[in-house]
Amino acid sequence: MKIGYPLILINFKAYSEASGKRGLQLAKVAEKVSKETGITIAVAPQLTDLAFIASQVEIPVFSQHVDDVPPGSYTGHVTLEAVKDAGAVGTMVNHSERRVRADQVDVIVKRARSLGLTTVVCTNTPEVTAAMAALGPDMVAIEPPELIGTGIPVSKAKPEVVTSSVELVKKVNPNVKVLCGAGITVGEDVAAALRLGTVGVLLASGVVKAKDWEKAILDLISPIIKK
Ligand SMILES: O=C[C@H](O)COP(=O)(O)O
Repeated sequence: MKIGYPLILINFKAYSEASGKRGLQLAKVAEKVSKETGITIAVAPQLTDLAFIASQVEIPVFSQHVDDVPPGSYTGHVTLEAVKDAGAVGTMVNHSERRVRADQVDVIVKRARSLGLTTVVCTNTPEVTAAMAALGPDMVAIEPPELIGTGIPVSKAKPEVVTSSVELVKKVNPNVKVLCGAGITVGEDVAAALRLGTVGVLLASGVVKAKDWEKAILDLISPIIKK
């Protein structure tokens, strides 16, 4: 499945609002809006729901995390192969709520590429973003941890973190696309993110915790539809 841009990637995290059947309902809402508007909306369900959700929707589904181990004797680990078998198109890795070491990111990015999986490496500063871009993932997602879950959008509160990341990535590896995340909630936040040079956003609470998921997603993408 080809991933289009701008990309809206909704991370379900470990929120109870998006667990099990509720996770499927949210993924279905994302799929409906995506089909009606032509905007690429991807989801990162909880790992326990990955295969179940990926089998039921036709939008890109990402894993929230993978481990750097190959298939084998690794109890409790999540392999890239298992994520691919589950129907995911790719994986996030190194989220600030699920950090892994840089050498592990390196292994994961290389193995994902050989398996045809798309990688989104999360980062916390422009410098770390540049370092991770050097590893050659498909995307990096810059997220200042202090803004995560606050509703204060990185694209408006810390635009310099986003622009510095975009500039550094251009120098280090211009093939790597940049997303930004943390506090992204409304269309204006997405528009600001795109103006700063990103190709999209990674968000969670603004949608997952919204009372009306469809309304929240439609609001998010409203500036892109109008273009
Ligand atoms: O993966 C998503 C990010 O951590 C942002 O979370 P948030 O949208 O709840 O601030």
